[in-house]
Amino acid sequence: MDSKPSQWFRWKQEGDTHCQNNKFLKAIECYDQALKLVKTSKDAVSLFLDRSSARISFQAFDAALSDAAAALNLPPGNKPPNDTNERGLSLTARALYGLRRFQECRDCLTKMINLYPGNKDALLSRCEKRLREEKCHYDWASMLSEGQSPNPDMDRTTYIGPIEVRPCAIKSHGRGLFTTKDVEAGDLLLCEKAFSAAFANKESSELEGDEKDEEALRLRAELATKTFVKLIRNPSLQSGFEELFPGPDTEEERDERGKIVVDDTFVQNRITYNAFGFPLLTHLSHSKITHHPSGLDTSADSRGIWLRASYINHSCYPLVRRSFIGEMMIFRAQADIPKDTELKFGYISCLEDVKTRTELLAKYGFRCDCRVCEAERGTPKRKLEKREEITRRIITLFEKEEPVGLHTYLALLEQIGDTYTVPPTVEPRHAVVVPIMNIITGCQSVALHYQVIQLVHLVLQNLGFEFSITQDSFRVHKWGFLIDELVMALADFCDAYIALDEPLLLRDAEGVARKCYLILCGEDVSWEAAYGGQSERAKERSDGGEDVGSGERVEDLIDGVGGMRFAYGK
Ligand SMILES: C[S@@+](CC[C@H](N)C(=O)[O-])C[C@H]1O[C@@H](n2cnc3c(N)ncnc32)[C@H](O)[C@@H]1O
Repeated sequence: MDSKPSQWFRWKQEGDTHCQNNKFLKAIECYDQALKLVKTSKDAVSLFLDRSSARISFQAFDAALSDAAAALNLPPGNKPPNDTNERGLSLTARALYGLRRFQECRDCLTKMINLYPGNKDALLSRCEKRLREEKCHYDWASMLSEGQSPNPDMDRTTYIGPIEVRPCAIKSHGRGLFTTKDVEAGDLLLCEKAFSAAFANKESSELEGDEKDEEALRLRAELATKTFVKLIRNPSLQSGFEELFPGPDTEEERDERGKIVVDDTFVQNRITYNAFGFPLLTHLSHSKITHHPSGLDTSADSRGIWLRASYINHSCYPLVRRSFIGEMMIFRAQADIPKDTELKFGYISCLEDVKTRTELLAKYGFRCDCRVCEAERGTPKRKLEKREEITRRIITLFEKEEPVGLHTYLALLEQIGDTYTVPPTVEPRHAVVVPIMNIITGCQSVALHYQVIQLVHLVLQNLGFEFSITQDSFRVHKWGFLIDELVMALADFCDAYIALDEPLLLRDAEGVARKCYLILCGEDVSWEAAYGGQSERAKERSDGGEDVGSGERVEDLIDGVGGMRFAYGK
């Protein structure tokens, strides 16, 4: 009798060894060979399952699913019948999980656990969590800690809120995202896991000269490679990716059946028009923007592709704010938005001037025609020059050693306001808001609480907010343009109410500040860490410092501006 192992079994053993060494592609090739030689259906079942397992580790979930199905469907040469094969069901569930088909995954696991009650598969609890996330139940705190690791392929899934893709009213805008019901400022509209992402190794502020370009190139190449590999390994995911905007007048190669060929050009076309740069944690970027003296966001620019978020078009007056926790992109409403409204957000920084914005948007192949661009383009040159000149005068005052009267600043701010041709509800008046932020710091440092409150009103008005304030309530009726620095100004607003012992106004002001933070950062579980201590500091300051009320001081002098919050000449 021949005692040598049969040929197919040698291939299987070699495949198993490769699996143990994490060489999954080699393992799959060995199992391919073994399957060509195998004689009995019992051995074929076991080989299909081995190959399915290797394919799951190789992230080729479509093929892993087919292998598990093949094993489960083979005529029973063993007991129990194959379609109840425990390992086959477990691998099917894993492949479905990899394809993010969580409902089917749960059904499969439930079947397996009913058949094999001793099997306490931990995947079921993960699957239940993903199904809850699909219904908008996220554990934000644990997501934040998961998002902190430098390369977070997060075990999370997408929630799609009351939004859908529709053709835009203006044909050249293509498709866009629209609300399917009325939503309120702060509502979660989308929390999407990246289709693929490439993570920056270092913060861009740590890179010098050529290093920045090299890192940008590396990220682009890595994103393209990861996307390509994912598509090749999982053809069932191709259609969702293929539907993304391919760029204007793009012709792509098709095979004899008319299907687009998945090659480098196909992937690059989609990436060019649909990939976004992102920071790992928006709440950290927020804290850098508000506390960094240059006012610049120094966060790293990782890059990724999100299939649903990619349908959103651009506006320089966004209705939606986008934030990130690791690779999860979060869209929250920045205003109360009626049903059937097209949602837009800023592809680029909306704080740049219209010339810079137009240049930056040109690479997406369109010229923005939003109300802010139209208003800025329609502003006469002499008004823009006047705006710049007054801004320079204010900066000179900020740099003066001796104190400056608040009324001097207010008069100059009014003059800047006069250079705008439309109300702030149409075009936010950033040139007015920027200096006020610095003046608020100055007022706060000399305990001018009423003045802080009035300056925050001015900020809100110039950002286009509509609000009412009475003795015991502060209400926002219409949300304006949100900037990170506004949260800080609102925190100062709260401090002023603490100092003036106005608990009702404080409660409302805190509510608005926290909602702004939620919209900008995507979550508010990090609010306490970011701003929680502020109130105690304010209390200490007001207990220890002089308390100057309105009209108690003839000249509201500000000793410098106590450190600038907003950078000029970005
Ligand atoms: C990420 S895609 C957005 C979805 C795209 N509209 C579609 O039909 O798939 C980006 C492309 O949308 C178009 N787009 C986005 N915002 C636009 C705007 N404000 N005006 C005109 N076209 C815009 C441009 O062609 C841009 O390259």
